[in-house]
Amino acid sequence: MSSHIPVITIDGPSGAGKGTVSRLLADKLGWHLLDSGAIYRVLALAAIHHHFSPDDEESLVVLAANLDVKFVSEEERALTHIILEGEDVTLSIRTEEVGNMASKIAALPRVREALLRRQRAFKELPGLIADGRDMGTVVFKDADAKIFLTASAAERAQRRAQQLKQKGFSANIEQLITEIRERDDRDTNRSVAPLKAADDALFVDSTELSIDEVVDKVMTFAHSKLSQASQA
Ligand SMILES: Nc1ncnc2c1ncn2[C@@H]1O[C@H](COP(=O)(O)OP(=O)(O)OP(=O)(O)O)[C@@H](O)[C@H]1O
Ligand SMILES: Nc1ccn([C@@H]2O[C@H](COP(=O)(O)O)[C@@H](O)[C@H]2O)c(=O)n1
Repeated sequence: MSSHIPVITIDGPSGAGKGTVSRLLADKLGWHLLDSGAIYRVLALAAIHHHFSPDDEESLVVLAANLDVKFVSEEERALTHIILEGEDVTLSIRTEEVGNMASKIAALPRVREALLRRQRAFKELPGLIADGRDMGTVVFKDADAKIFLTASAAERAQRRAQQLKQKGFSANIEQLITEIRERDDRDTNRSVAPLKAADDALFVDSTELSIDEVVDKVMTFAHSKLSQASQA
């Protein structure tokens, strides 16, 4: 008999807090975590290393299918190291350059197709928290609880600026807002797996909410969905 593996999906635009909230939920529940954006970012970094154009779908599909990437958990610091072709790229995939390249190649249908199996392989007992753009609409359509987490572009830019400052980088708010809007536009208007809320998702606008308030809302919703599923 195969056991049901519960899945909670958190989709939303860049900087909405998906990664932060997903990690806190995964820690609370003791579940696995899929940061699907990291997979697109690793592919983007590999494409940059290989000097591929973001339009070269043929080469990118081959690269995606053979991507030599490992996710290695470091329990003590609640950190997942991302290793591409033997090199630790945990920090280098987080630049705006890599994020923008990721968003361009993520619009290619055959590239997305080539990454599907790799993402679904994260679904393991005791459960999975999956964060991205199409977790609840495409990759885990039958997830037990789906959340769409968003915030205003201005608030997301402020959060990014804060993050950059903490890392010792300077940040220009106007430029960050422009980049966030461009990425939202590309992610929302692409023909395949566009960024949108699943019909059965809980919509959470975190513009005026603290991280703890978002986690509480998501946890309450997920518990009620999981208990409904167990009674069905
Ligand atoms: N509700 C919140 N209030 C204030 N700051 C927040 C909130 N949620 C997240 N943050 C902060 O905003 C920043 C961006 O959050 P996070 O990286 O989790 O976003 P994300 O949606 O995963 O973005 P991306 O899709 O680009 O990876 C982090 O520094 C995080 O601490
Ligand atoms: N399920 C997903 C996840 C990500 N993308 C694309 O990757 C870009 C980077 O993602 P981050 O979450 O790390 O910012 C993002 O802008 C998307 O274009 C995706 O398409 N599907």
